[in-house]
Amino acid sequence: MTPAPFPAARMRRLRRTNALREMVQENGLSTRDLIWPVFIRDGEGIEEPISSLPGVNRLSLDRLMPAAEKAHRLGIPAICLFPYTDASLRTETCEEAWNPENLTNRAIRALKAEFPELMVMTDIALDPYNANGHDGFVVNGEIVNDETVNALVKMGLAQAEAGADILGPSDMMDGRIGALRLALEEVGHRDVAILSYAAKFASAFYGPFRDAVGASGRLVGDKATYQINPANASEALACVARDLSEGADMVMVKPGMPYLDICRAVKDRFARPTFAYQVSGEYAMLMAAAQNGWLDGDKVMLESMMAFKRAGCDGVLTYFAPRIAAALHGQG
Ligand SMILES: NCc1[nH]cc(CCC(=O)O)c1CC(=O)O
Repeated sequence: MTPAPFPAARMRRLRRTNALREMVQENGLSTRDLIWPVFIRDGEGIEEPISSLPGVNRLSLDRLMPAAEKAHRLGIPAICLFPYTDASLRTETCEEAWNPENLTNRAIRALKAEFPELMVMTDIALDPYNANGHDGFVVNGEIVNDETVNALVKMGLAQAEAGADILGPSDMMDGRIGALRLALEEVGHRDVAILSYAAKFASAFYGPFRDAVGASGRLVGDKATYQINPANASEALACVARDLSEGADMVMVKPGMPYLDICRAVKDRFARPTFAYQVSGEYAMLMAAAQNGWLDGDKVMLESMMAFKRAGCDGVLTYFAPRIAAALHGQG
């Protein structure tokens, strides 16, 4: 549909007042769109800043609880846990990943006991527990697929057992969604949802996250043999199709802002719940510019969220979640 020629059509007529602009606004933003990723660590009374993620702290479990309560009260429906693991718990065999008493599993239980309505999401990958920082086992320099999938299933089952509502496999091994779904059915966890990191690219935007979980400097090589080449869109769509066919309930595109074309394509093609992860490097980029006075932090934060909505996303994992929720409640 082409608009009438000028002056019959004047696009500015509907931009004249705020009320008119709101009447014709195509997309909206709500706290319901947010998933808050949180870094947790052992100890007590700890809120440890992460220098490459200004405003984000690693929280001990006693500090996680009030933070989660506040997020919940602001209307954020879900929180996603990422553990910072001490060097002593990182091994080549990664047993800590499926220890029922590991930090993540203790956090899940504590959160579900206090705030049953707050959805708890987890990350499934071996990198927080791996001595070499990879998401899978490394054997003779190779990241081995099938052995890793077996370990990831154990890890996911332990999280489901602890009460996780949503499992988030972020490892990009082949066959992990099907294996996890089957195992969950077998043990009776029929209603645990899987939000697959389906279109996850081998991105340099994950840098600050690796600082946050203590993986920087540890990673030998890169993740290019399992994460998607940033040049490829068709391959990302094939990964999404595959994960949905194996039993993923929701899918994610990651990173977010540089990959909005993928978000749109995924939503159009599959019409399933589609999430984007505005990753650590995206957050760091906006925060750094805002701290320098080069950008208006609140405005670019909200504009970036609207861009995700416009691209078809049903929700966004973002470190800005509590700040966005506060802004939407007029407390920004
Ligand atoms: N499997 C680990 C994982 N889960 C989420 C992120 C990145 C999140 C971010 O950068 O905010 C990563 C890092 C990676 O793949 O190296």
